[in-house]
Amino acid sequence: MAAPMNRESVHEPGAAPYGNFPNYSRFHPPEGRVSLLPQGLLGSLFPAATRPLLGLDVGCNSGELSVALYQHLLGLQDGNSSTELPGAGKELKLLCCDIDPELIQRAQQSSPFPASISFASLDIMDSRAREPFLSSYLQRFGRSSFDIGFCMSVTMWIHLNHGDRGLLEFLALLASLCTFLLVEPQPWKCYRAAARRLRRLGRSDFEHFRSLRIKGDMAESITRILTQQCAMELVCSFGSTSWDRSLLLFKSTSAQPEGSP
Ligand SMILES: C[S@@+](CC[C@H](N)C(=O)[O-])C[C@H]1O[C@@H](n2cnc3c(N)ncnc32)[C@H](O)[C@@H]1O
Repeated sequence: MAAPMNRESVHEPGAAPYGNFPNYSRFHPPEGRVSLLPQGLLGSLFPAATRPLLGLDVGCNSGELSVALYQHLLGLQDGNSSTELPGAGKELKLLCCDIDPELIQRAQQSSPFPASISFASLDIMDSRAREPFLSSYLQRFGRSSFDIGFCMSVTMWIHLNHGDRGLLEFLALLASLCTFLLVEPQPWKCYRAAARRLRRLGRSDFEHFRSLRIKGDMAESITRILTQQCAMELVCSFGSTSWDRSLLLFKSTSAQPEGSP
């Protein structure tokens, strides 16, 4: 599925208008995030649900964090982490998407778990592309929603490129698609740094940067939106990464887990 984007801007060094940095995981290593998540998390969130559980990773970049999450959640240790274990695919399937087709191609080429983790190029904000794509994936499992969604360091890029309305729409979408949702929001200082980076490249500001009214404590704002407008509750905050981002786990207050007996 082709993602509409300006290839020229992406190839300019330093310019990554969607946060589509080619080596993102080198700067923010997956271990800094996954190590905050308790071992056995899936078992405690879904004690009785039918397997496989379905996960959706939005804005997966070149897939390093998706693979690390998969390994961590399934307790795959270093010794067996690079092989596809027959039981693992029955436990969890991950659908990972990103707006940048080149990052997705890299993710596909290097994935150690091709039978369990699918990578696809998709602009999650493009409803015409998104809806048939997500429903056809879910239908393969006879499902209408995901058990768990991951939205890791993505909210700022949606917010900068689609404004307050886009952020609200995005969070409502994730809340409607996922029973649990793990969010790593970027703090406001990252917005300023992203805008500065663009200016240094002599480019005009993000279209929406100056008109954003949702600003300040972004973890608090995102929690407020999800809990007050999107029928979710905050289950847990897993603390902050060394680069000052919190990992927040939400649960839908309306969805009935589909896999439960
Ligand atoms: C900063 S990276 C985070 C990567 C990964 N989630 C992590 O935390 O390591 C943000 C990613 O979101 C993707 N992204 C931004 N807007 C998107 C959209 N509308 N649809 C899908 N992906 C998007 C970017 O291409 C980029 O790879």
